Amino acid sequence: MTDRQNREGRQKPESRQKPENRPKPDERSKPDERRLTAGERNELRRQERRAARRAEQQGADQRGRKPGGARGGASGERGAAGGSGAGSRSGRAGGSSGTPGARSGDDSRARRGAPGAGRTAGRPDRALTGRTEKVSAARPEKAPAARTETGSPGRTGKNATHSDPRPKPRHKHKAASAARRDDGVYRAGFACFVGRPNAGKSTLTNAIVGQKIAITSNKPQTTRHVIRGILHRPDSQLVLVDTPGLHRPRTLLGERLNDLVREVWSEVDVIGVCFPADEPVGRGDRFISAEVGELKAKIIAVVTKVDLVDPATLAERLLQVAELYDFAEIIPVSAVSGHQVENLTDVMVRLMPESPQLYPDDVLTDEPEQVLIGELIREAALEGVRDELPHSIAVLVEEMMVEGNLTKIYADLYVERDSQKSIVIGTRGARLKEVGSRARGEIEQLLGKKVYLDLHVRVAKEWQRDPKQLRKLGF
Ligand SMILES: Nc1nc2c(ncn2[C@@H]2O[C@H](COP(=O)(O)OP(=O)(O)OP(=O)(O)O)[C@@H](O)[C@H]2O)c(=O)[nH]1
Repeated sequence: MTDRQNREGRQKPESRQKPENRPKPDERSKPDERRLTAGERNELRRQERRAARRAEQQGADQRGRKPGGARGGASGERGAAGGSGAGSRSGRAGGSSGTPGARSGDDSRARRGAPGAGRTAGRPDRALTGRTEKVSAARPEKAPAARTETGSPGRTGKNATHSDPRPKPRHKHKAASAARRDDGVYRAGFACFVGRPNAGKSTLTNAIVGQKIAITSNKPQTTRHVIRGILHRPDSQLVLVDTPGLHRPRTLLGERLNDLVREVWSEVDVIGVCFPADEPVGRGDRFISAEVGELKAKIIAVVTKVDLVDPATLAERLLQVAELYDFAEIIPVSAVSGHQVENLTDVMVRLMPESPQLYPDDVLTDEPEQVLIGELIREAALEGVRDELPHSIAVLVEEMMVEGNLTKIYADLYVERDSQKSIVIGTRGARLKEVGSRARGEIEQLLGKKVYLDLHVRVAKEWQRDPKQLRKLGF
């Protein structure tokens, strides 16, 4: 983090700027930059980044690699050409984005195979990095419906990945290297947790996958993206799809998220309905149980957060849940203490169909890295803000550049109103600085590299209701 976070550093050219996006005088902190207009500064930085990218690409070419091989980046021109949905910024962001050609074929085929993938495919292509490209290339080759028809010869398993020339993705699971048991039935499939907002779905998904792939917070409706986390076992593969909580939509964003949730529900093999142990079963729980009861998936109940209640309350909650619906199983768990998480995983695996492996052994998530990073920034920004502000925050990672062991990340944090912008920035930028350092720590953990994070707060008026803005933000 630098003092650039405390001011309106990276600006659109003045002619295209809305008044609220123009830097205030006190936000222009560097004396030497004060002589330049925001548009000039912006252009200067763009040129610097282009030069850095060119130099890097030349270095890669000289070492006989494909352009941008170290991080899979393409030239600015190619990136820009493939930056669909990126609107006016496609050119700029395309410079560091993945190779459009590499994604277009296989990835779209694979995306069709994963629940919720159709919708999230609307994410801007430019958001992909080299690493992401590797990871996303590993999406399942087959649609879930085709799994049972395919015999083992067609597996995308260990043998297949050995000869796979693609570089290995970095998100690795601790069980990934375990040898597969060839004597038993191999099971693989998709599962998701549903339930009211804040029921603990994302925390549980992370606990099962063994790494933080979904962000969590105590604010309802934190989850906005469909994130797939993959658990590898010698005899099975469990793909957990973390979805937003179903809620009464008040905005276009809310409607889109609900559609997305229903789409995932209709495609997964197992659904775990989550009931927080510390709250009585209510109307929302009844509604959700009735909705999922109509689906083809096997339905289990998961009573979450059992560490928060005494045995008597837990017993009462289990009874309430049992009366609600004829669940295949009812399992009390605590994602925080780990109580019964293994047992829950076993149950879900048992309910999976016989199937070839869906993802290569060492892929933990197929989520584009830039989306994960954006989510970590959003999670940090949610900390300590109240009222409606959490819903108004969105994050878009604009650029990522790898320089040796340092990854430079340029991200925009969107709010809906000027007043919200002041809250997010805080007095003399103190809050934004805090958000940046918290997010940076998490991102460094994810990437295993040092991170330079440049955060920039922008106002996108009423973005939750604006189809164009929603598209730009990846919804
Ligand atoms: N004590 C305790 N807290 C938990 C547990 N699981 C989740 N939480 C907390 O409950 C809050 C909500 O958890 P999330 O995992 O974000 O809930 P969610 O259902 O994904 O929420 P939405 O994204 O709003 O749908 C967070 O503050 C978690 O830390 C648990 O097992 N025990």
